[in-house]
Amino acid sequence: MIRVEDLVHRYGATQALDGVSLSVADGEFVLLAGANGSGKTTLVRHFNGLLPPDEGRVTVDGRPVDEDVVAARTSVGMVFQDPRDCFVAATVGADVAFGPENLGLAHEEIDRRVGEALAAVRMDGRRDERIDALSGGEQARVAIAGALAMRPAHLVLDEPFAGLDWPARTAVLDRLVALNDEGTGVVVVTHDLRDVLDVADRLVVLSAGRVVEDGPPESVASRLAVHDVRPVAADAPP
Ligand SMILES: Nc1ncnc2c1ncn2[C@@H]1O[C@H](COP(=O)(O)OP(=O)(O)OP(=O)(O)O)[C@@H](O)[C@H]1O
Repeated sequence: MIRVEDLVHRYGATQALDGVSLSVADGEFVLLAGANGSGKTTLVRHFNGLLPPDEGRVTVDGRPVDEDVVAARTSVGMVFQDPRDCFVAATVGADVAFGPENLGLAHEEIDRRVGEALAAVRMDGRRDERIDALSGGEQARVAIAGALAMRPAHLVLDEPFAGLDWPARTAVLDRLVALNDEGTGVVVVTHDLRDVLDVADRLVVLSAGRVVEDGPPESVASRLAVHDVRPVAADAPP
């Protein structure tokens, strides 16, 4: 369980989060939407201690994130907007192995986790390929595998569909749905709500650093225009 209570975050004079309270249960599939600059990225960066709260608190499974960042990062896997920001190695297998290696796991366990994570994103058998030779959709799936190799309870993805063509987007979404069916919680920050509304449990909308909607996707979606949110990004592929 990720629990955010009265969270305030400031960047200098900019108040990016203005008292956000939100809980994400294990196994939930949550969409986080909102206009540009509403605070979505800032909020999810608090889920695993990438940013410290100015006020309020964030706990994962009851433990304050800022007191046990390692536990939070093991429980909450983060995939950033540009998958290239996630990579630390040149080849697929070496990159996905990086997290488990840092946990100090035995070689056989690392190998098993890399195999499972790559299979979960349908990239098995491609460990030795160079990441920079992969398509954007394949890179997105390797970035997800890197997070999965830590066996997180929650997978948080910031704009996972940005820059992907429709088949690649569908492949990534299919993988997220399958992972969620197997029990992994999924939190997706997105400007593009096509298809995902049907698979999510909840749609949370931020506006000016506050939660302004939180409920079943079909009912919240009917009120998106009120918050200046379009269900499809202006630059999304058809
Ligand atoms: N590193 C930073 N330094 C200063 N201000 C920042 C920084 N990051 C974000 N902000 C500001 O904080 C506010 C919230 O930004 P944030 O990126 O969290 O919103 P967002 O909803 O994810 O936006 P977008 O949809 O455009 O990615 C914005 O006003 C933004 O300009």
